[in-house]
Amino acid sequence: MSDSEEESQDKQLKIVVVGDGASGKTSLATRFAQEAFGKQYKQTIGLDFFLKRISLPGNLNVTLQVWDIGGQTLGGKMLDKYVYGAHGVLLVYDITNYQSFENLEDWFSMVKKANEESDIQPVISLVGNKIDLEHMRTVKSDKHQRFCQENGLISQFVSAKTGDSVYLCFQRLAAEILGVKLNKAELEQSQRVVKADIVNYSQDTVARTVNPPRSSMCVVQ
Ligand SMILES: Nc1nc2c(ncn2[C@@H]2O[C@H](COP(=O)(O)OP(=O)(O)OP(=O)(O)O)[C@@H](O)[C@H]2O)c(=O)[nH]1
Repeated sequence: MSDSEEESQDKQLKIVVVGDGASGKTSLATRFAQEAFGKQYKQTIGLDFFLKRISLPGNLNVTLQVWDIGGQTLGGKMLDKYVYGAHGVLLVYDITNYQSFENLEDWFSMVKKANEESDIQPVISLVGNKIDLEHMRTVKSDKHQRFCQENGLISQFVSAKTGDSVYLCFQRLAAEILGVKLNKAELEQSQRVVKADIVNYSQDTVARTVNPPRSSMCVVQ
């Protein structure tokens, strides 16, 4: 088979990422497409695009066209057009910001309305981001689960910062859109190990001597 024939078999899926400003949409898309993370917040004006090719079971290669939509666009004129015709939608909120979860109702309604006239109805996933900040969580996990059950959404928790479950999040969405089943091994393989930040012990010596940690755990990849 020639290269062009092989390429032409690649499916392209339009994946739209929406949710409140600063919930971590750009970070999620950048972590997925470029394996990078920036701590600095830079507001997305309008939208950004990312392309990434992934593999699904059965030697199926899919190119995901990720549309990262600025959180400030809710209520804007162009939003319907950005979301129209999406195969998949990630509804992102920040687990440490309750308002970002509450506002998902509006984002969800907008997604449904924008696709009323479309031939394809998107598969939608609820994504609780920033799970590296579990100690600051303000949105209980059962609230998240209830929202998923009531609206037939895929449920995912991720950290764009550590990369935890980010690949899986996109892979599960693509698999669901294409009706491909991921087996347990594939699911586990995609669930990336959380990388811990490096602690600068030289500056931390006094605190550690006064109050030494009772236990510690480190994962090496
Ligand atoms: N701790 C932590 N911080 C995160 C995570 N994801 C994003 N952030 C931070 O949250 C801030 C906002 O992230 P963005 O990705 O710019 O948020 P956004 O949803 O794209 O924002 P808009 O462009 O306004 O729509 C940045 O300072 C990120 O570094 C995460 O998983 N954990």
